Amino acid sequence: MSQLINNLNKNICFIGAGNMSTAIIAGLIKKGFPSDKIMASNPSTPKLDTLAADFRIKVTQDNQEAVDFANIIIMAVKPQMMQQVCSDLVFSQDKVLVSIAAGIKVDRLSSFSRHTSPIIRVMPNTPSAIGLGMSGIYASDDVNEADTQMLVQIMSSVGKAIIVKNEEDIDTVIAAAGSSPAYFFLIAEAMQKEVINMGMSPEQARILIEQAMLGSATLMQQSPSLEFCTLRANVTSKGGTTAKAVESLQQSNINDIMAKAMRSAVKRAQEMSKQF
Ligand SMILES: NC(=O)C1=CN([C@@H]2O[C@H](COP(=O)(O)OP(=O)(O)OC[C@H]3O[C@@H](n4cnc5c(N)ncnc54)[C@H](O)[C@@H]3O)[C@@H](O)[C@H]2O)C=CC1
Ligand SMILES: O=C(O)[C@@H]1CCC=N1
Repeated sequence: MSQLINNLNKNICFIGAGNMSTAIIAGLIKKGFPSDKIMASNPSTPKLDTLAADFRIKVTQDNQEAVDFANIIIMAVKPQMMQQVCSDLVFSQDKVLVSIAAGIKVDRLSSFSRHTSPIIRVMPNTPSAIGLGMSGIYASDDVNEADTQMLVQIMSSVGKAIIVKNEEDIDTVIAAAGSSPAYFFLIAEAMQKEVINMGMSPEQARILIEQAMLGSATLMQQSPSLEFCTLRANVTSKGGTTAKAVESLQQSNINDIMAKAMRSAVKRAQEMSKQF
């Protein structure tokens, strides 16, 4: 994959140099994507200075300069900014417009600018920064297969990528993978607090939780034939400690808690599609 991404021979720009752009840029550079084929634009300079210093990419405060430089334009501003930012830009049919914004559908995106390009929606997540991202990709009808596969290739170079056939599925990708690193960090925070309450240091708490999460995630990945419930059962000795902890979580309706959280994320994406 790394060889493929090196040979892509396309310029990529990021409009908006925030958290998610930085994560994808970091991941691309780590995979050997040429830094002189990436440009980021942002209204203020501090983030651009950091990106230029850390990754040697091209930077600009002029969004149109970035669009003109690139074959692939990644729109990475906040959803509420998208309309204003897009309407100021001139795109062209030979470029591919990629939006990573939550909650803004292709139809809306194409209405934001008079000069449009084929549009692909990508829903990535921040672990892309370390090559462990997860992205969902939705290509609108006017995108050709080669461009869709190019996006799969780009996002696969910073993690894993799946294509979704229905645009609504992008909201499910948000609930399951775009937003979910925050759920895991929240669980880690809660556990760290309790380890400290139990008398251990924050550093010891961190390593205990971090390594247990990493080990569990790796075990899931390396045991494709085992269902998650089997992996859980393998930890849970009859009459033992895990059984009590799991029972407590189930009594607190962990399934309902997670379902409610994920449905709240989807609901917010649906609201945003009307709001912005
Ligand atoms: N952070 C995450 O985990 C994920 C974010 N996203 C999407 O990525 C997009 C960006 O999110 P973040 O990176 O988290 O936000 P952010 O706030 O970190 O980055 C947005 C950047 O856009 C810049 N900006 C503001 N006005 C601009 C303009 N007129 N022209 C160019 N740049 C401008 C801001 O200065 C900022 O650096 C959002 O649409 C979000 O829905 C998608 C998946 C995951
Ligand atoms: O919170 C958000 O709206 C974005 C989309 C997925 C992760 N961050």
